[in-house]
Amino acid sequence: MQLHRRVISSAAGQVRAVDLLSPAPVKTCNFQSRKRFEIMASVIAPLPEETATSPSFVAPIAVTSVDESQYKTQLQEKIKKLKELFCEFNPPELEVFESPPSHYRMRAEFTIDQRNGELQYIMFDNSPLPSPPPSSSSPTLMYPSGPGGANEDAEGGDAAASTSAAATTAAATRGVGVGGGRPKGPRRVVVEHFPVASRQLNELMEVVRRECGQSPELRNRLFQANFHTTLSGDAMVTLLYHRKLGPEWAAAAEHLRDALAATPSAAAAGRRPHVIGRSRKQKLELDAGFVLERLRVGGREYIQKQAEGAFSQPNAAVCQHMLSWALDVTRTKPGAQRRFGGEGGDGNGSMPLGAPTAAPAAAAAAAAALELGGNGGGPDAGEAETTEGDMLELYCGNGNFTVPLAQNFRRVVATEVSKSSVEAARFNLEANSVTNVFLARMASEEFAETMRTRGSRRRLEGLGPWEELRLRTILVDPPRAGLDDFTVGLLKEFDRIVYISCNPETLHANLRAIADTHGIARFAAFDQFPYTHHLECGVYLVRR
Ligand SMILES: C[S@@+](CC[C@H](N)C(=O)[O-])C[C@H]1O[C@@H](n2cnc3c(N)ncnc32)[C@H](O)[C@@H]1O
Repeated sequence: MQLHRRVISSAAGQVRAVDLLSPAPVKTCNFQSRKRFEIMASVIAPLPEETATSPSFVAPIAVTSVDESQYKTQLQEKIKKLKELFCEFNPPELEVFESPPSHYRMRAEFTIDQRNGELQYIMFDNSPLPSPPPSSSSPTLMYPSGPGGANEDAEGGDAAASTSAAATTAAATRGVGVGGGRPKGPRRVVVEHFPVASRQLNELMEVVRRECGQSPELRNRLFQANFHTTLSGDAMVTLLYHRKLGPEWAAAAEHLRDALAATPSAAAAGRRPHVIGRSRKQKLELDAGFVLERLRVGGREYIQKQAEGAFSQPNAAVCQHMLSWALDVTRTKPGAQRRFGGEGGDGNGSMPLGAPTAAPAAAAAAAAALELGGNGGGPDAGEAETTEGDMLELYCGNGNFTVPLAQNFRRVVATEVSKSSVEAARFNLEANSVTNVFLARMASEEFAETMRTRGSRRRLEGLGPWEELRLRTILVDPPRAGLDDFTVGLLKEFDRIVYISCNPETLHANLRAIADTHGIARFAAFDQFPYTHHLECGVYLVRR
């Protein structure tokens, strides 16, 4: 299921699938299995009706080349559209954060094609409009059906999901769908080089193609290759097979690791990329199932574990901008950024912070692995003008926002549904010496309902009484489907809202529901997905 492409909503036992590129419902069916219905309804929020009437943000921008000189032009188009869409909220000046014009994606996933004897990387282009036929010498840019490629599907934690539509790709294009009319179904694109991806990712692609091509053990029934790189130089490659993997495969993969370690980026970083083999009900890790990223936010470096198959922000450079922006908007004392009146009042309870932990083992190990120095002592809240009270964060993933923002709050309560992301978040809190976060593995809908009723759950043990929390700020960073009605209702209970969104349409619809109580105080666009029509947004709202 491509969650970034389809939104499924539930009503009276029905499940409605909606193509985000065409807001009309495309499929409605009754699910016999209540269990399946509940799972779908719990992980996917409804598409608000307003989307169909909003100015379209889904028409692709007419950029068909990766010519870097086009970058600013296409970004301006997106910015223009974004401003039009949000003008009804009378937002302040838009803060725009650009991407590097090439080599910005840290991860990519390819189907492997071996039909012609040689190993080829394939992506599938589901773009709504055909790109002009490329000449063999001029690489073209495909409109992706989603901003992140298959890894966005991994929000549900299924790394072995089949490769989704092509992400932004500058590919030498051959085969089905090139030239002439557009055939039905996704267009198959052979990817020789991938200049939107990091340089290290391109180096790894080259070696995997060569080594797997030469090794029957690595090649046999290989159907997909996923690459994940970082700014730190740490990297991992996941090879997916239609067969059981044994010790022979592990030996061949060790040889592959040697070759990957000899690539320029890995050698310069002194790091040996990890190789992971996956097949049905099987996962072999050489020697880890994650990478350690190093992000610079607000003048400080943070370590971030990114687990294989779990969500991580694809554009690391832009991610750093997003985090610095969110750190900034939540740093200021209440009122300083308020354009609207109505201070919500101070909380009068108190929740004692947990005792500071001594330098934890994970932190020491991670810092040593990345040769970090000088900032292992944890955030110094005394230096910042901190926002009073506590923050609730929904959809926290691996703690990407949680870790740097915790310094701005007395306490943070964070929830996330994916098991591997929660595990990574726990690691990241410890590795960065953050001790004032309560983290629960829960669906946001379940948390919202529990909070509304001031109820209890086993997974909330240790949180303490609701009355003792001073939750004044909420940060949400939902999937493309946006927030469900229940969570939108929850937003209204907060004085300050930070809403990070990779889908301006659903963000816009959700904001309409709270526009009477909250106004936009800061508004930002982060160009995570250059050369596509997708745009990441950040909105900081305060109570009127
Ligand atoms: C766009 S990602 C953001 C993650 C994180 N904030 C970051 O910056 O990396 C959305 C996250 O929401 C999680 N998620 C999806 N549906 C959820 C739900 N119903 N309840 C809680 N988390 C959910 C996904 O696993 C994913 O980690």
